[in-house]
Amino acid sequence: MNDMQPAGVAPLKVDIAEKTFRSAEGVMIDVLRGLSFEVRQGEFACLLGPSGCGKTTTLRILLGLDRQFSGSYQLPEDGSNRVAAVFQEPVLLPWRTVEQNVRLALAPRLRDKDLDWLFDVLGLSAMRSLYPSELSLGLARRAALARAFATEPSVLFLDEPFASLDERTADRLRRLLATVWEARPTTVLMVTHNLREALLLADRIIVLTPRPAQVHGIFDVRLSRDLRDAPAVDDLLLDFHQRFPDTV
Ligand SMILES: Nc1ncnc2c1ncn2[C@@H]1O[C@H](COP(=O)(O)OP(=O)(O)OP(=O)(O)O)[C@@H](O)[C@H]1O
Repeated sequence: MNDMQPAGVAPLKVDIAEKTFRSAEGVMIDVLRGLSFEVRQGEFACLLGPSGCGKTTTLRILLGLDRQFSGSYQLPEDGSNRVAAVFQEPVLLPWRTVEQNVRLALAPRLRDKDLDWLFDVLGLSAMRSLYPSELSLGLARRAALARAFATEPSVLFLDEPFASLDERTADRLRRLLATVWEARPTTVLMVTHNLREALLLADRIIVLTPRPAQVHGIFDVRLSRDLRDAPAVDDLLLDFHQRFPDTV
């Protein structure tokens, strides 16, 4: 059964009863079972869990890319009903400039929108007329973030957007994401297996069990984002490990 409800109320509601895959050998793999959680409107949530537990599968279901599951979900609704996603691969059109890539994501009536602020905050002002082949991976990820925020989505899904970047670049990008999100808060669900990253960015962390994934527990990060420097994140890590001693 695939019972997707139209969007109607504010929070993102997920209630996936079961998701299985058939392996190449024909064996059924239980990936998600009884996965239920909510993300309040305007909240930044991280989905944290061990490798292979089903995080990307969950995002693919919520994005409507995989309809073979049982259960339901409801996307947040703020009138716009726009969904944006940023994946590990920035997926930019190679024959379009950075600016064209961003504007093409906008509804036709918004194509001439002023994007100076967004490019500026993400440090892309000087790169607007460059083509994707001229960008480093870090810059391409920034362009993908600009494209996602330009659409002013009611929900933004992020799938490990800082994976395979060097730590300095990843950290810079995390802070840019926090800045742009705080200026234009939207409901975010970000998949990561990087606990520090989750503690730096999230309002709450949804901790998943190993496969078949369900919610192991919720960790609320009760510290203002601008106070989350390295020592504060170390303290949060200690708190987290006290609550979830088995999670690395
Ligand atoms: N199309 C598919 N066919 C068969 N098995 C799949 C398919 N897609 C994913 N899987 C399996 O489902 C499980 C969950 O995969 P998923 O990519 O959702 O995990 P993940 O938590 O995002 O992992 P990671 O943190 O390593 O990215 C894995 O065992 C994976 O091998």
